[in-house]
Amino acid sequence: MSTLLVKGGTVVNATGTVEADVLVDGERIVALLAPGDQSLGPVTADTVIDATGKYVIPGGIDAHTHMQLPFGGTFASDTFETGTTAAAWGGTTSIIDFAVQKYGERVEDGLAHWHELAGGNCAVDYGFHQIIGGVDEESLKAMENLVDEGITSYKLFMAYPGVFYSDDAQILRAMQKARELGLLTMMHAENGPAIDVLAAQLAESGRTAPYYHGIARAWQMEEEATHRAIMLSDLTEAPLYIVHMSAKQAVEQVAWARDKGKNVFGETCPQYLYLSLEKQLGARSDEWGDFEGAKWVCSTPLRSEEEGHLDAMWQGLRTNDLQMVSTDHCPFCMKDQKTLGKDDFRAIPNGIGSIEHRVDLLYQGVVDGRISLSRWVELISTTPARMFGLYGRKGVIQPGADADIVVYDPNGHTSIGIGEGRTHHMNMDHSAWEGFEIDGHVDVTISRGTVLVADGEFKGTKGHGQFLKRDLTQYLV
Ligand SMILES: NC(=O)NCCC(=O)O
Ligand SMILES: [Zn+2]
Ligand SMILES: [Zn+2]
Repeated sequence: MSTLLVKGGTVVNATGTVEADVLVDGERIVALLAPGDQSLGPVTADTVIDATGKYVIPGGIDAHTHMQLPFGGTFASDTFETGTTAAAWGGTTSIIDFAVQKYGERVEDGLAHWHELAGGNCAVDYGFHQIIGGVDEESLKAMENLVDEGITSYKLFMAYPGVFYSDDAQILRAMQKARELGLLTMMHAENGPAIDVLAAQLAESGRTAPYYHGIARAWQMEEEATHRAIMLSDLTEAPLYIVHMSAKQAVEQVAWARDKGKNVFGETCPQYLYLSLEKQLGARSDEWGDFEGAKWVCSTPLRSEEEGHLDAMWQGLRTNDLQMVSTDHCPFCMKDQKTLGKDDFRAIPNGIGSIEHRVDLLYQGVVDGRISLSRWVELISTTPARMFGLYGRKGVIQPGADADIVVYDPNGHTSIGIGEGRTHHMNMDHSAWEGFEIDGHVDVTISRGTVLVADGEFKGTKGHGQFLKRDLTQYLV
């Protein structure tokens, strides 16, 4: 087994910072050595990485991605290979993707298919949540096998009627089963049937541009569904995790529930921290003309900055009313994919690609004085590990943990996009983040002791990534 030494950097964990060299033997961290520590004698290693003046942090964990998701008559444009390669470029060393069961399909088949798509194709480690897109006797029974498969969380949708939607009776039954099994219920909380009525009214009155996606999916739809999910979770005593939150009123619901001692958690995404209904979804300024806003059609939608939704997300992260930031990475190209909805926003596939940028975009929050350095690490790595049964193995730089290590340069710079002098590696013909400038840079990404990115080059391989069987968690964090 080969050894590796990350030398001279500042190790940042969620608990604080320390000047230390990190010694890796094979796939694991074996020691943190303070400057001048001679307890192991002179330390040499097969590979030495100089981290002087840089942060040494646990690899990012993106707990919400959708590689190859079937949606709106097409598929998310990143494969497990392209998406996890982009993840590595951006300092993310583990993802948790969503295996899909659609109504009328068997859960086991959906899961087996997801293993086929991901197995041997990932550059970084990967786990799965299970989407239950049709709650019935058979799928409820199939949920009983998930824990043995290393899948300890599943997602339901209060949105997308006729696609993944569950009604309240189905949600109640699934939560009862989840409570029995110890699974975490992840909820897409938007009132789908009411949204569909509003969307139809807008489209029928000629308001078909992407902007109206945001109008139809009003914040009241998110607040109401969030509250309903919380009450069903309270009744069934099933822990609840609300995904991709963007409405300040919905975050208030989560805060209220947590203040009452309920096991409720909230996730937001970089797009809801930085992008808005006014600036992006309503954009009309490039080759796509009135349709440019389609780049930012996602659900929940981008919301009004003027109404304070973006600030509320940052505040939620500071007060821990929101615990998680995942990307909800679900990229679609403009050509042939987003353009399916050229004449009607309802046909635009929903999703934004960000897997490569989460670590950087949150670091910019440190630079801008919105979150602390340790909170950054907690958000990009430690909390996802704790929330999803990976902590100890992942989410921390300490002896015994997997050597998933990122060397981050606070004096570096990252220009995001596809234009001249900018970079991204996701399989997209545009960037939802074009023009974003980050005052920091991912220099080196290491996964289980293997260098994936260094010297501005990708050195990893598809197939390096292993399936993460996850443990049950108590959700009393
Ligand atoms: N969020 C989104 O717009 N697309 C992915 C599917 C989902 O998470 O709802
Ligand atoms: Zn969703
Ligand atoms: Zn999603």
